[in-house]
Amino acid sequence: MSSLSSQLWHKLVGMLPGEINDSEAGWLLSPQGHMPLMNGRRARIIVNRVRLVACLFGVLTPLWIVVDLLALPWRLSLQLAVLRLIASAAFFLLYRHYRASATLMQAWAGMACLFAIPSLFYVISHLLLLNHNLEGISAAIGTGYAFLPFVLLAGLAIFPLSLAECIGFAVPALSAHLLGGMLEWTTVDWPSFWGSFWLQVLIAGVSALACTSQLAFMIALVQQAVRDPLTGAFSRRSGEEVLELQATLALRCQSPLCVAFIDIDHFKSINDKFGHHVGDQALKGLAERVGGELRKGDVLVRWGGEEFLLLLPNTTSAQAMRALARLRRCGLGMRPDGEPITASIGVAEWFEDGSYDWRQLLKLADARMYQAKQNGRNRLVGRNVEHHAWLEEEPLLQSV
Ligand SMILES: Nc1nc2c(ncn2[C@@H]2O[C@H](COP(=O)(O)OP(=O)(O)OP(=O)(O)O)[C@@H](O)[C@H]2O)c(=O)[nH]1
Repeated sequence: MSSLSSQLWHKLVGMLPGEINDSEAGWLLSPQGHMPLMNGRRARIIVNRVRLVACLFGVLTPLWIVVDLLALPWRLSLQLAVLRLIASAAFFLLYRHYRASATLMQAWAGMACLFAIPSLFYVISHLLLLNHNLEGISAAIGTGYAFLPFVLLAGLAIFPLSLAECIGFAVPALSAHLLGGMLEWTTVDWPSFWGSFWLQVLIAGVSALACTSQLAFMIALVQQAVRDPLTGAFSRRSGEEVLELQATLALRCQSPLCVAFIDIDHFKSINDKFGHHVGDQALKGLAERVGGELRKGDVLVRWGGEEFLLLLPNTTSAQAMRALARLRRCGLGMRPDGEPITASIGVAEWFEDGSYDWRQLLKLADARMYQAKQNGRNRLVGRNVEHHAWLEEEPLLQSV
């Protein structure tokens, strides 16, 4: 990034809610790079809101038929009534079709349908109204139909979306307005048409601000909820969610998934000899060291007091052993008495170990970790290998 654009970026980031840090600010621009856990939670919120709005519109849309029947010519009001009933049925179908367990892709599809129904309604009702020369109260009621794109664009504001997603949803709504103008090309009052178009662009801008602010708060909340406050690693609850997600992905893509169960050796003695606070610092230091060695996509979870879980997606057990050997070279930190911190580690891989669910995979890694403890601690146990002398330069591998 050039220095000018970097300065501009920092100024912009400075205006964001304080809960968002520099590295997370890019997530407000596009959904690329959002962690799967975040996508899952966002999908749930989006689908819930799509269903809420679909239900509301499903009820409200046919109610206006009474007003049309009283104020508009018979034929036109009947045509509009049919259109309203179709739109209402489509809203209810949308409400019934989506479930909170949807993926982000399905949530986007739900939003697209929610926006497509009124956009189509707007264009068709516009065509019907064009064929009538309405006057007085009828003209006023007919003008009301022109406000639909404004309602749509303002409605965007209730969704937690990135800027790119907002643009993706606002452009079709703005296009519906443009299409409306082109349909009455010869008769349209162009200055007021462009005036109202400009107003819609402004509303879309304000909605985008509301969407990204919601997203910013959501990112901050998710980060707080998913992290263990002491070590910054994922909490156990969110770790379980990530595991479930990664297991589904591994199965779908037939890609390997490794887990390493890490238990610090003789951790109690640090607490007992030097106090709980020193123990806390040792845990924090270990999480920082392990975190610093991880690949993008790897996840460190604090599973319990001094137990950590390392999730290595797209990694075979041989690759996991190499990654853990790298960790070995870097060390896990020092105990206050000057001795290195060591750990007993059990490794299991989804396909090689024939797991049928993530709990079983975890159980296996846990059992191997216990085996490492029983065999003398400070070692790494995998399916067919035991790698001990954690701190030796060359690993010693042996069958178990
Ligand atoms: N400082 C600190 N200690 C914790 C925390 N959570 C758990 N512990 C301590 O971790 C220690 C775990 O002790 P043990 O389960 O006996 O394990 P260990 O001493 O590491 O022994 P081995 O695992 O058999 O090598 C206990 O003393 C817990 O109180 C924490 O958040 N901070």
